[in-house]
Amino acid sequence: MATSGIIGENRVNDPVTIVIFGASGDLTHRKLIPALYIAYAQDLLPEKFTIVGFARRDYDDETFRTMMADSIKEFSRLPTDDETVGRFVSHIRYHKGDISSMDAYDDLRTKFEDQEAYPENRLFYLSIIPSLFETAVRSLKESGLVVKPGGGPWTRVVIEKPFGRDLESALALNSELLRHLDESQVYRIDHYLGKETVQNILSFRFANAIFEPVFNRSYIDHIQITASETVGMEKGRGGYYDEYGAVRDMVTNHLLQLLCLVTMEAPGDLSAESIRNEKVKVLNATKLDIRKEISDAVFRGQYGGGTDGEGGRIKGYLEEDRIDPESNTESFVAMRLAINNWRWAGVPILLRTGKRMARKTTEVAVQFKVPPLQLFQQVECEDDVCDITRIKPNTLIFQIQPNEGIFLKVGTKRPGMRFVVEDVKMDFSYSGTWNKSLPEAYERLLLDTLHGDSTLFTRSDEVEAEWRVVQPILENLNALKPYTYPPNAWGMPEADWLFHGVEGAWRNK
Ligand SMILES: NC(=O)C1=CN([C@@H]2O[C@H](COP(=O)(O)OP(=O)(O)OC[C@H]3O[C@@H](n4cnc5c(N)ncnc54)[C@H](OP(=O)(O)O)[C@@H]3O)[C@@H](O)[C@H]2O)C=CC1
Ligand SMILES: O=C1O[C@H](COP(=O)(O)O)[C@@H](O)[C@H](O)[C@H]1O
Repeated sequence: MATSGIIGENRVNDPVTIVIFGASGDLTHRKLIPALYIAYAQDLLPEKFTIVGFARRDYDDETFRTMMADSIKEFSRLPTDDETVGRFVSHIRYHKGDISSMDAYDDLRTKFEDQEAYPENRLFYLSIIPSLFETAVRSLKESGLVVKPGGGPWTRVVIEKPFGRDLESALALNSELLRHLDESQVYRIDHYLGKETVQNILSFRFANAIFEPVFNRSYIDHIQITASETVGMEKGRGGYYDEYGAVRDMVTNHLLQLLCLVTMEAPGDLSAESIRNEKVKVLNATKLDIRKEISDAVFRGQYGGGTDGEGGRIKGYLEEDRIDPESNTESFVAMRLAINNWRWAGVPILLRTGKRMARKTTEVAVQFKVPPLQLFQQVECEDDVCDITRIKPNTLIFQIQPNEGIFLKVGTKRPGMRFVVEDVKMDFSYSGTWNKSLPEAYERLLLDTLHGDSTLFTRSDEVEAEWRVVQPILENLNALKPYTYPPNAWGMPEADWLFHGVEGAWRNK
């Protein structure tokens, strides 16, 4: 039984067959296979395991193995050696089939009769477009490839986000999943939860007694959560993205998960259920901070075209491949939320995420209130030009990526005759503390599924609560026409309005 997300580097003991649906796709070759390889190279996979790649393309075992070996060499986070890669890919097979055809499942079941080659514990990883989830799970059940838990060999199913398109479809998807599977068999993956720095939010808050007493409305002015990307529409993604957009692609999963971790109450223990119960409670208390109109609380944007500084042209969102030139889908969104509970009432929570922004960064910035008495003057210097300002508030920054770490901005006396204060950064950075590369999110999450630890996966009621938060946006898209923002910017100035009545502004760094 799973008791803790803190499994670390335990080897998986159960022999297992891992079936990856969508084996010829981008996620499989860039993330899943390299992550499994690293687990293998670190001796964390069981002695007996088989990986089956499932897709429609016409490969045989050998071609597929060669492709996967190439992917490992290209995308592995650690150096590879040919011998280990060769041994690893010898565990891989290819199964050609269409998810919508029962024959594909029947053929797989026939193969699985050879229990020596295909161990009976089974992990099905659905790395496919969301519209195929229900068909895949229903067919797996009907073909007898998954069985409800009951003490014998286990079956687990991993589902990639997005888990639906809105509240209604998320409810329908959950009910379909739970018609065929037990909740304990479903692993809804949100790769942000596999990031070391995201997990560290919980350790930082609840392993240290000094911060928790000030993590509330009495001391905190507001919280800003940013996930900005410099990329536009990556190759082959336009079709998917234009159908989903930034709210569904990033907010209903990654950003709301970050919000949960930084605002939830301490769980009674570290079991998956205790942590997820606390996340659901805080999500249920979270609402858009609408004063009069929804357009007070949400700003959507699309990047326009521009130049890249080297004479090249950057395409605007509406000019990208497989994007409807009249699309109303957002590539940027900023919103203001309120958490209606005792701890956070009145503390604005500001979220923003987008493509083609000025920098790739993901951070959670917790800004404290300004000191009650302005005893000192603050100095702020840039390029040797200094200004005198009001005392700045402290900010605690969880830097998720890049330059992973935790930083606290504090005012300190500037050396010299005058009694003035300047902001300095007290910092902890992973690279300066531990001289090793951080595990990729998928490495951790895949091992957790094999261990049966669902702590870092999203429960059905959590998913539903996430959709409830954004549902008013999805129902009012016409009132929230996207503004155009320039490429390589921090979004559009209109979104600054979200700071009304707040001591501060978006952190543009
Ligand atoms: N790529 C990424 O970085 C991320 C992806 N995700 C999620 O992961 C999932 C997969 O994404 P990604 O790999 O990018 O998608 P791709 O479009 O690259 O791959 C889709 C895969 O599904 C297979 N497929 C499609 N239809 C069928 C069918 N009827 N029967 C059998 N196989 C089928 C395709 O293979 P074939 O055509 O050979 O059948 C292909 O292998 C999605 O849910 C996405 O949202 C989540 C986070 C990041
Ligand atoms: O899930 C997704 O995440 C990526 C960003 O992930 P990160 O780990 O690089 O921050 C995003 O590009 C993509 O659109 C989305 O589907």
